[in-house]
Amino acid sequence: MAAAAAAFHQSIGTPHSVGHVNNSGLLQELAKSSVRFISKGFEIDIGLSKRGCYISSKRNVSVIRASASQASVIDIVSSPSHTKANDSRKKSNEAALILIRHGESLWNEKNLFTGCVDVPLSKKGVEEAIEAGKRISNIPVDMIYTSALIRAQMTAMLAMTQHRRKKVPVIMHNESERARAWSQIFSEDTLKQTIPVVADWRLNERMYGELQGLNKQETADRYGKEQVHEWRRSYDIPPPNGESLEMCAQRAVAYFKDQIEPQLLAGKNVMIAAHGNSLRSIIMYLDKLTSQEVISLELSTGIPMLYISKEGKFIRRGSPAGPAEAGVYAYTKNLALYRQKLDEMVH
Ligand SMILES: O=C(O)[C@@H](CO)OP(=O)(O)O
Repeated sequence: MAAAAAAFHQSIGTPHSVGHVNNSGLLQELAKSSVRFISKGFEIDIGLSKRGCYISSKRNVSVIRASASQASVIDIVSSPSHTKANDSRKKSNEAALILIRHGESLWNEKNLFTGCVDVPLSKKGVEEAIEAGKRISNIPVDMIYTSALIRAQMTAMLAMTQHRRKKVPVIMHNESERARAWSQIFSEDTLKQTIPVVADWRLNERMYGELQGLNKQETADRYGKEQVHEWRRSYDIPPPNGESLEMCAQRAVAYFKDQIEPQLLAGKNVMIAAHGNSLRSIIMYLDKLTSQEVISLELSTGIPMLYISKEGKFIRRGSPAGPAEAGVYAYTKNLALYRQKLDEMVH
């Protein structure tokens, strides 16, 4: 059990001491196995003190990321038994990357500039998110990243209700020591059935400044179509007191490189649920688009896009059309094997 807790925190790269928590039967159990784990500069102590059970860890973030679990596509479906397929995958460290722009929000529906205003999905957006989930229901997901905004989080959660593997997405709370300690899981079996969800503001929609809440059509009538198009689609011209796409890309791509890419390189399959402009920024990086090319890139709400990450390269695989589509599973041997395992589980 202790190993599972350690592995989970290791796999999501959560930091440092998680502090003291109160005794309980489970924690007493945990304390019996009081032990120190040391792995490649990563050290975890689990034990019992006067104040209760504790788990503390010291580590170097980059070391943890480098040593993050190498669970293969096949491991995710079945027990950690070794198969030829997962061995070959470990060597290649191939991973799936799914990008989803959130479903329609209540302000998309009203044609209002939204930016960082935290608006939920519309009914249509809920349906789009469920539909997106069906399209990716046979693709492995080990980690989910979303923005800090509810429309992206709703999309990720609704999409995962459709996944055939039926793992439970759980939002990580690392905002304080207490939040981290109070949201720990102490069952190895439950951990295996869990997908960590990391929410971060750096994946937010670009901040639209003084346009937030204004109607897009009325703004075009007032300031002229060209001016509004420039605010909406130029690369480096920000709307009044807001972020340009370039400014949004600086924080979104930095987050991708720093937090998400190491997970992919370690073989983790990742889904990102985010926004039109934070995803355009990330796609610009993945597809090596120029600032001229990215301005004509438009993303539909609720349509998942699949990339394969292999040896530090990103291969765009388009959008899976549906769970029954054969093509997408032929993109890589591992995706085909993952799907085969899911089929075997059901029958
Ligand atoms: O209003 C917004 O936040 C965005 C996305 O909906 O609009 P735009 O299409 O101008 O990028």
